[in-house]
Amino acid sequence: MTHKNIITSRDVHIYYGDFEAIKGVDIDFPEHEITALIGPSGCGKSTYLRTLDRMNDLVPGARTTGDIRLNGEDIYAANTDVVQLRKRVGMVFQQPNPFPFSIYDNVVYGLRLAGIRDRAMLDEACEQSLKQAAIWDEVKDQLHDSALGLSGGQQQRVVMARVLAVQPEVILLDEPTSALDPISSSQIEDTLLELREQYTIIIVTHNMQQASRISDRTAFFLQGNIIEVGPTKGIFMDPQHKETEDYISGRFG
Ligand SMILES: Nc1ncnc2c1ncn2[C@@H]1O[C@H](COP(=O)(O)OP(=O)(O)OP(=O)(O)O)[C@@H](O)[C@H]1O
Repeated sequence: MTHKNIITSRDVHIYYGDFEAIKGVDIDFPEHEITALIGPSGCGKSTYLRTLDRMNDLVPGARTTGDIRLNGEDIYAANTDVVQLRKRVGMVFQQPNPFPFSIYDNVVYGLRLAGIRDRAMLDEACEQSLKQAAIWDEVKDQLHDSALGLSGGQQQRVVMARVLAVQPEVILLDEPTSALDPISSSQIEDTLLELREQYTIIIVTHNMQQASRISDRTAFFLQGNIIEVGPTKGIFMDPQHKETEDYISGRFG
């Protein structure tokens, strides 16, 4: 089944001062699919990912040109509400970054920021989000303990619950398992596969097996350009460019 594109990007260039880190990228992201962004260190994957929720706005000297649309709306338009955008497009980073609060307060953080005070609503959202992030059973009896007391893998799933609680449309993940052990990584991968039913997921990963296990589509970045993008099976089994083949077969990177 072909899904409609939820994010489109055309001729995107991203600069840090005079340095052009992304050099004219065109890529679309279909709804309810997992897209993996792969490529060697420094090729611009994280830089590109961070334009999709305008996190690069926070980097001094960073500048983006081109056209990026979320459900047809230009996210760089002058009247874009960036706080609202970051609710619609949530981000999970490499290092689990729970706030130094209880598990409960972490998960409902975005809802409280949005002014929701109704305890029953917050309780329900907390339970539902932790269930979606596949960690409810592990933490349901310690919701009021500090999230910092959890393992790295559990913290990462609490962070995912925090992102899910505000009901985003798209979830961006920047190497979300690279700081985790193999079991925790595989739990996160299983969770992402479940979440794909409801969300669109874009994940930066250095792990080729991870990209091939979980993604529907893969984009190969090299030196600020996309060399190849398409169904993951095709990219891994029958790459059309020598650079892609060299990278996925471990010849560089
Ligand atoms: N804040 C910044 N200021 C200046 N240059 C930056 C900044 N962040 C990234 N860069 C440069 O932009 C280029 C792309 O970096 P980016 O982190 O996006 O690559 P990446 O593919 O995600 O790398 P990695 O896989 O190592 O995380 C690199 O040359 C990097 O040095």
